[in-house]
Amino acid sequence: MNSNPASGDLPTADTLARDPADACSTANDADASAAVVCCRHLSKHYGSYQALADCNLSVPAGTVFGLLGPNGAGKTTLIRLLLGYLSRSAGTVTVCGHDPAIDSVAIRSRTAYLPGDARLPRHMNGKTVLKFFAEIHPGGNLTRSLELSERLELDTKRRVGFMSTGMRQKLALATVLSLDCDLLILDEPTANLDPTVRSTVLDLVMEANADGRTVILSSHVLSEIEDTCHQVAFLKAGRLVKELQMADLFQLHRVNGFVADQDAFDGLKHSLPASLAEQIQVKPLGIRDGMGMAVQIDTAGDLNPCLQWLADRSLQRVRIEPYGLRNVYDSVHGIQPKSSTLYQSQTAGTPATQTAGGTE
Ligand SMILES: Nc1ncnc2c1ncn2[C@@H]1O[C@H](COP(=O)(O)OP(=O)(O)OP(=O)(O)O)[C@@H](O)[C@H]1O
Repeated sequence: MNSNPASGDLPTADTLARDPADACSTANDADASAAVVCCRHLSKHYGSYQALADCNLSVPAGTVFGLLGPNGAGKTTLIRLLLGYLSRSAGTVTVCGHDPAIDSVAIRSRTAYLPGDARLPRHMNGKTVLKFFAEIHPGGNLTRSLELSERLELDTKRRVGFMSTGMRQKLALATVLSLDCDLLILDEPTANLDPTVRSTVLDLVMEANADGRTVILSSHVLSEIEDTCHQVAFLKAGRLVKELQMADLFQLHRVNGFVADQDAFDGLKHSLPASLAEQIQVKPLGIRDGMGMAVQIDTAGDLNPCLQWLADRSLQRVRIEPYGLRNVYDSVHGIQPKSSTLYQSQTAGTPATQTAGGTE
């Protein structure tokens, strides 16, 4: 099992997160055969620059699979390798049972791909674009793409050249989401869209998944990944550093509160029963005010026994919230939580001192 590369902050999220190196490791088992995408040691370098290194990834059929990573992490490179738009430098990959280096046409006929920089013919109007793509893709369906345009409130009579950036994105989405396919690959599908349309697009993604399509969704918007995906992979500087099941993420919680002093903190820590030691992590935040010191408690798994333990503790001003994808993302990237924000939301104006090294 891979340890969290960036932080020990998560209680047992590491035990919940699968080691990327395990992906497709048993090519003959049922899970692996159900994978729509399977990469083993997949690598890509551009000249001497390593854009993707030793990527082991399995996307199970029927899932919405999120790809997360900062700019330049390698998400688009990975997607283009899957579709055969780029040739790999090392490793193996299959998509819908085909190797993109051998049969990318078979893959593309079963896949709908929205690139992050979708370019459409500027001289055509919207409807002509929809018709064009409906005719060239084996899963094309003009009626469906016109319906989708309506749901996205797009005027298909307008010429692409006269459309706004968001309108062109809607047109690309209506094209891609209408295709009858096994695998939908969406690279930042909600970029340039207003909040209402974003929400419609996420609904359409979930509808496509409910219709049986596997979806790979690359996005920088953590809430979108959290709301739509079953599983998420974190890419960092060309490496797949973590995978997480959303069902497991939703079992992670963070409790913030205050204890009177260091003795009370020590008492709190020592009162943790062995049965919860794997499930709960207690740490001081290094913040004090006139009434005590701030404590952070991360829990994994069933919250009920944790709450029972907490109920008998002398924790004050308690706040419980879902751990959330933001915290996982920050821990993967070694970003410290903003203690001042935590503190302000807890104490509403009481003066505090924060120390660099922990409790003092
Ligand atoms: N054709 C290319 N030649 C050289 N380097 C490239 C090329 N394409 C991408 N790169 C580099 O590879 C790295 C990964 O790029 P990629 O586009 O895959 O990142 P990304 O995760 O999709 O980023 P973003 O979120 O900004 O879209 C970047 O450092 C990028 O500059």
